[in-house]
Amino acid sequence: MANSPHGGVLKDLFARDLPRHAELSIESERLPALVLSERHLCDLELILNGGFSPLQGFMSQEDYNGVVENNRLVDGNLFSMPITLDVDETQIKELGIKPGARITLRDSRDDRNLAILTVKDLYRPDKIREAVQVFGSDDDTHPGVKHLFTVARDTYVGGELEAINRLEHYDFLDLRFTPTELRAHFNKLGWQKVVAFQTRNPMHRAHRELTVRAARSQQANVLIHPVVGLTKPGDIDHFTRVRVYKALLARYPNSMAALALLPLAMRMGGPREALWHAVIRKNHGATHFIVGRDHAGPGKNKDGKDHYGPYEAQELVKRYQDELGIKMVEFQEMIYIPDKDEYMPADEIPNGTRTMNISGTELRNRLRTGKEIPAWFSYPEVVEVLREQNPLPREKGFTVFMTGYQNCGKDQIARALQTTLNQGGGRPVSMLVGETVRHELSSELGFSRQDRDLNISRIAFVASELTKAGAAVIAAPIAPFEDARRQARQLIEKSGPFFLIHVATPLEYCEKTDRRGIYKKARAGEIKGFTGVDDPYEEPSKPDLVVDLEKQNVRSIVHEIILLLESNGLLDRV
Ligand SMILES: Nc1ncnc2c1ncn2[C@@H]1O[C@H](COP(=O)(O)OS(=O)(=O)O)[C@@H](OP(=O)(O)O)[C@H]1O
Repeated sequence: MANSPHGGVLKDLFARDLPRHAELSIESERLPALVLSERHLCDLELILNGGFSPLQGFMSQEDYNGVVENNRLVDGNLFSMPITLDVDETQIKELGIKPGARITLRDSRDDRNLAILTVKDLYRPDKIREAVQVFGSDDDTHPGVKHLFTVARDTYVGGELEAINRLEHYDFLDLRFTPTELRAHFNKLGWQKVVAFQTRNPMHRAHRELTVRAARSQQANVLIHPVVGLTKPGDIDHFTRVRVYKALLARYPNSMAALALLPLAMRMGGPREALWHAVIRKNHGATHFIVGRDHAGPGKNKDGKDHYGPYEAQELVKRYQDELGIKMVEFQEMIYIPDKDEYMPADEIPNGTRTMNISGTELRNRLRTGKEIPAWFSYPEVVEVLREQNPLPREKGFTVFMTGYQNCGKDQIARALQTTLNQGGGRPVSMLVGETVRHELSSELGFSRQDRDLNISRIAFVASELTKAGAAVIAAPIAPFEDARRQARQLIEKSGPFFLIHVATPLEYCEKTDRRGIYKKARAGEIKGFTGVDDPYEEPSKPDLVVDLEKQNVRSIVHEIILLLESNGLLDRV
């Protein structure tokens, strides 16, 4: 049997309002609509499906005050995180948000109407009080505090919701369980006791050992319940993590564990967040909840110290344990004991025992460099997923961006480099040379400063997308302006390595060897604003390589570029 929901009744608003779906849908079309951001959408989904039971809407001022001050709703139920809908003055005015008004809540991603809010009240929160009470300080190095101070608008709207449509998801649908669905799933499996494990990180052997120990200690099954809504900025994306969890699931004894995804927007609120997480898992039918070291910790504060003590979350949950209705299973950090080839909680390890660990930073380094990740730390299939997500330099795309006068040789170098890279294989090679780009991408543009800048920014956009997709990109426009080249570098470097090659063949040489007579036309005034004739060329201040076709031949220049790419690990062979 699944655990009783928080407050006694699961507030599955979708089920409740289904009989009125047609009527609510029609009404939602004619009401003013508030378009919701990603954070609000996460909250909305869990209000509507009962994950936040006993909430049936966004918190009114009374509930908000109770939660902020005492972790309690007006009806006396425990609740530790304010669930609020923040709006600004323009929205209030334009949508007519006032007590009694009905407002449609709309999905920003696809314009679908999701729910109708009946406004109960509008109130201005004291954000400093909220930060201090909920997150423990007003230090905005804390992501929850930062969101409150810089993103959340100044007025909160409280009110109950009626559900219309589920949020559309397109990923891992088979693993997205609402509380109602998960409860039915547990019942189907015949699970009596379920210990839920919250995570926002990839799981390795230590996590598997911890959850199996928890299951053993409580004679329970395990629910791996990772957050796939919003987690800490900089976390590994949920696509990769879910592939990791799926790989790990097969490492549990048969039918011991299940995996379900939670569309929660975390606040990284440590102790308060742990209490909230426990309530959410109770609503999803779990009977037990694991709270480990530094649960939902936001990292370091402005003084370089952790925002919360490592076991503060456990202490807060313990304080409310009797009335919480879901049992906390406490764990200390799991440490590897090489001499026994097993993991043990830190507090159970006898003094003097030899231990081993790989920190998060060390793991990231090993993924970056391809260094071995030992089997005692993780499973090969998990490592494989992470390696796919962290390609080695030789598997990544890059851009070689050449700049120089017309006829400086950059097109010839580009073609020779293309051939050389094609011969080596390993990745597709894409060419963005001046003439083709001007024809295919920028045919309406001329040669004013503005048009040239736009041309370079288009090249940068395409190069960045191709680099992201793993191609070797060779771009070779004149690109006479430093600023445009700097912006191109900035954009492309988000996708992969970028090399600026200054093809510094002197203008006189470019002109002298111009068989097509283009410079002659420019000198004669037939082409206006020609680079080097009557338009400037700004020399790159920080090129990665300078070459010159007057002094070198194409072959030796290509060789220099190849050496540059090689020294960055981009051409390593397996
Ligand atoms: N006013 C002016 N200034 C410079 N270049 C001119 C101009 N008008 C036309 N062309 C021909 O356009 C080609 C260079 O375009 P780019 O896209 O490389 O220029 S830029 O980077 O946007 O400045 C290059 O073409 P190709 O000679 O076929 O390479 C130039 O000859």
